[in-house]
Amino acid sequence: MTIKLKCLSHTPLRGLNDPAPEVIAEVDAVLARSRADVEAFDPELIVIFAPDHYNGLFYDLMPPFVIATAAESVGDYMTLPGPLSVARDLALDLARFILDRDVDIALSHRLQVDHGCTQTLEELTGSLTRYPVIPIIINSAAPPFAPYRRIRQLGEVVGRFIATLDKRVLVVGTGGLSHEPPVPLLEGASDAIGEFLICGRNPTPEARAARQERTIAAGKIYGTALSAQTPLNAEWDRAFIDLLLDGRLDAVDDFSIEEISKEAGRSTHEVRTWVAAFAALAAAQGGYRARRDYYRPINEWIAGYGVMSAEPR
Ligand SMILES: O=C(O)CCc1cccc(O)c1O
Ligand SMILES: [Fe+2]
Repeated sequence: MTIKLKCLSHTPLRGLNDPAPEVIAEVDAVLARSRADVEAFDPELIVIFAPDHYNGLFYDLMPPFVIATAAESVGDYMTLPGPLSVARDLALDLARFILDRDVDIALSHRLQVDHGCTQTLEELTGSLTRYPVIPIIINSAAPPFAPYRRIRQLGEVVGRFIATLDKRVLVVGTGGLSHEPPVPLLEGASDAIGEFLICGRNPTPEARAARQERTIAAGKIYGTALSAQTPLNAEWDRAFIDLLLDGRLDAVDDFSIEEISKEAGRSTHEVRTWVAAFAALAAAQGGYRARRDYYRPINEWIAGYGVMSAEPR
């Protein structure tokens, strides 16, 4: 087995509510380098830990995590629609492996995924079908959440599975860092929003367009006094990146979900995907060497925007 890791923020506002041209150019350059790394590594499998934003998963049956043997992109915002090339049999093997090692995971034989999974896949590989992929969705938007230590444990078990494969495997985490887009909460929601959060699958094109316009409008005022959303927290982001650089993964066991929501925004919990990815890498081969490729808080994109790479030491 050979293993590499990439963790990236995502933002559906890329191309829809852009920052200054210099910032776009920086991000384009770091994404181009990341994609070239992936092309050179030529993975035989990508395991992607991703969140969902009420596109595939709803409160009618909300799993803490789910592994997919087949997945289709809903094509929200500017993302590609259509099927992902999921490694079906390997995903099933992984599901069995995880369950056998005392971590419960839900299984989907037909999962809808959104920009939280597909944007990064496209940025890193150019399409949704370039390499065989196993999507593992970690609930990061719909409380209550499993604690961070549980995410670390999930990642470790996935890493132990990867270690049994005779393949080049790319582990990906996507989301974060600090941010709080206007994603509704069930607690205190109106009947209409509550209904959407419980069973809002396959919205009309009009509903999808309205959601996109709401997000763009939120991006235009994010980080100003006009915004009701928790602002970016670069200090929190830098400390989290340092924790990963130093290999102090057990520190996440002390993470308080409530505190992170308050200090850095509710969607910061998408960093759960980074925790799982780094834990997988650490468990697959012992220690790792990590690199911070990029960080910048970008209000226009509602994103503490970071990119990290890592590989075994
Ligand atoms: O759920 C939605 O439609 C909005 C999602 C969203 C918005 C801004 C930055 C993000 O990272 C993000 O995921
Ligand atoms: Fe997101």
